[in-house]
Amino acid sequence: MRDAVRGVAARFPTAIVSGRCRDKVFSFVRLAELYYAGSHGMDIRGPTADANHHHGNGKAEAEAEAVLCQPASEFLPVMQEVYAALVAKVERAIPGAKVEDNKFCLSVHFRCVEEACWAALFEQVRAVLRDHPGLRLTQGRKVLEVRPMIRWDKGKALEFLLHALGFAADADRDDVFPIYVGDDRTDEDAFRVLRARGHGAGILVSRFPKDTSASFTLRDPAEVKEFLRKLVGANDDS
Ligand SMILES: O=P(O)(O)OC[C@H]1O[C@H](O[C@H]2O[C@H](CO)[C@@H](O)[C@H](O)[C@H]2O)[C@H](O)[C@@H](O)[C@@H]1O
Repeated sequence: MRDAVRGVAARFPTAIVSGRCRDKVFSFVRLAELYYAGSHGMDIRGPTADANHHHGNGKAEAEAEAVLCQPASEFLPVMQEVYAALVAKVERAIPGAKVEDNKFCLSVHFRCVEEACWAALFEQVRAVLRDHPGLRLTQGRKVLEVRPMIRWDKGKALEFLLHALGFAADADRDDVFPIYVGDDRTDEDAFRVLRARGHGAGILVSRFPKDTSASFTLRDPAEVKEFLRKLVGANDDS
């Protein structure tokens, strides 16, 4: 998959948009030429040259220069405080619970928690959040997510990236065709952006029929890889 993504990025501006924190996503993908939007799009970074060879600047400066958008930066101290509280009151108290620090959002995983304890876990998380009215709770697949209460999601991140790249909807050009591939409920915000734009394609990755705003589906990562390879091949032939 990494080679397929690298091939696409060599021809088209390419971004990875994820709920996980940006550094973690980068450690999985390790392609400096990509855009990365971590924390559900609340932490966007552009491509970087090899930070170790950055002219005159250190790695930290190169990294800071590459950051394009952090709309929830003021929430960082509160997210760290809530992370510590969730580890103490949920992860350490409920067997199987796992709290993941995704920088501008937090994930409370309950996949490995006995179903009989789910209600107690939800209540503990809600109790922690009662002291923090600036945060909201959403639910994913066997995971609760704590997020800043700002109007920002993967769809906003997609709009930001399109604008930053000069591909905004009002730009008078017909040589741009945004494609967004995703398998998570939170990817629906980005699919909706492409639908509203009336141009581009949202692609849901799922083996099963689902209610979605995507225009197409692929069944699994193997089909995504094949699609990315064909995308590059089609471009080579033109
Ligand atoms: O935005 P994505 O890149 O699709 O990330 C969504 C969430 O991915 C991770 O959770 C998922 O994988 C877990 C196993 O590693 C699984 O237990 C969970 O049900 C999945 O949703 C990640 O841990 C979350 O922080 C992301 O929000």
